Amino acid sequence: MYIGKKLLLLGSGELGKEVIIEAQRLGVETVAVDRYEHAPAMQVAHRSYVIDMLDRQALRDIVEREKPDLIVPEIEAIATAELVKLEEEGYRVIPTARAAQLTMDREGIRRLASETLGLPTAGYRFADTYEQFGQAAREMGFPCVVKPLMSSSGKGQSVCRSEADLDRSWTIAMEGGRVQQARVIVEEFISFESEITLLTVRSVNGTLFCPPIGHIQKDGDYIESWQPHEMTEQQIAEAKRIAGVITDALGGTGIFGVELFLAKDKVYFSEVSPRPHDTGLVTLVSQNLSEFALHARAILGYPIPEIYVTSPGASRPLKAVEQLDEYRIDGMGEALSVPQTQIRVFGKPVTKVGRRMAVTLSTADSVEEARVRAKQALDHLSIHDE
Ligand SMILES: Nc1ncnc2c1ncn2[C@@H]1O[C@H](COP(=O)(O)OP(=O)(O)OP(=O)(O)O)[C@@H](O)[C@H]1O
Ligand SMILES: NCC(=O)N[C@@H]1O[C@H](COP(=O)([O-])[O-])[C@@H](O)[C@H]1O
Ligand SMILES: [Mg+2]
Repeated sequence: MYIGKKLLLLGSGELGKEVIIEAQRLGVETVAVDRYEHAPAMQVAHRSYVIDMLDRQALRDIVEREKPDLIVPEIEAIATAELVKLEEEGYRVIPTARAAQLTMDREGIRRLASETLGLPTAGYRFADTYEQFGQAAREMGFPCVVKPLMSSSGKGQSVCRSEADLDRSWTIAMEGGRVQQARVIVEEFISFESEITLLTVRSVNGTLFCPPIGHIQKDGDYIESWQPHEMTEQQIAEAKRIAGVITDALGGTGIFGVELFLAKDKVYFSEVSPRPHDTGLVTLVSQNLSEFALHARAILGYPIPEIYVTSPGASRPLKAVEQLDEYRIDGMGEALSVPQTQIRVFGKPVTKVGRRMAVTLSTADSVEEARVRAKQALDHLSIHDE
């Protein structure tokens, strides 16, 4: 039997599914873990487990049973303190256990970026109680952005526009956080002109940057992305500088999604995922190696000779509007009749309001045209009760 490396994926959503496929293409044995059955990556992995990944003992049990060569976090909500211990015991965590721990918590990564590394960020305050929150919001000024310390895809996030919004923002944050904790971050609102993800890969042959991905977010979650995004030489240089500094500080190997706001004459660091980024789904059609192929190569220690855009591209996620236990996606034929367009259906077992269920991916001679195509394809798709 062929004996290759074994990869344990913690979190098995749409991003992990593509990582598993790329790892298997390079001969890797794959094990997928998530909190629910039939998660997207489980559908393509060799084996899978369902556990509460915030449960330290449950996480340790799986690791000790499987003894993986690589532990690859795919989401933020993991018992990262246990990952730190496992790393000390000799297991390899991607990119590093410390990176997983720092980015699980907005406070960890923000303090590292701003206070330790001196990177430009929005102003911020932390608050543990409603009273502290009111004070923090007044100090930041209105509007400000309120987020639970541990959440992703915009969950629990809101823009607080005035004193009258304080109650509402606090309630949203308390209900949207991942763990029972009242602490929030209150950020200065940045009126950026555009925002990007700078995919950055740390590999055996050094740090490489992908061409910038532009995106639009609604309610803290992405609704459109495209590549390449037009930037000035100066902006690109500053974006690479920031991405280089933050990824060097986090260390290890693999891909990072460095989120940046582009304002008139300033580039702000927002946050970083030490793993593939949702807005980077577009690279499935727009790059010579997708962000998932890059991640697999980098973490396995294989070289990445070059990264380039093969064609301008765009992506549009299909999000569910209601909760359904059984569903079907209509309009696939019409969507696939749009030129240079592909679809990835993730295969999540059930829908929830706002849950990302599939993505349209289009290419064209220009970013503008690719964006039109991805939108046309998305408009054909709809989710229905089965
Ligand atoms: N300080 C800010 N000023 C202006 N807009 C902001 C600010 N912070 C966040 N946003 C907007 O909200 C979006 C989501 O914010 P953020 O990335 O912090 O949330 P998230 O829950 O971590 O999302 P994800 O996990 O999907 O990256 C940003 O991409 C941006 O559009
Ligand atoms: N912004 C982070 C992100 O896009 N993460 C991706 O979404 C999945 C969770 O989806 P779900 O909430 O629908 O289960 C995660 O597993 C990951 O693939
Ligand atoms: Mg983000």
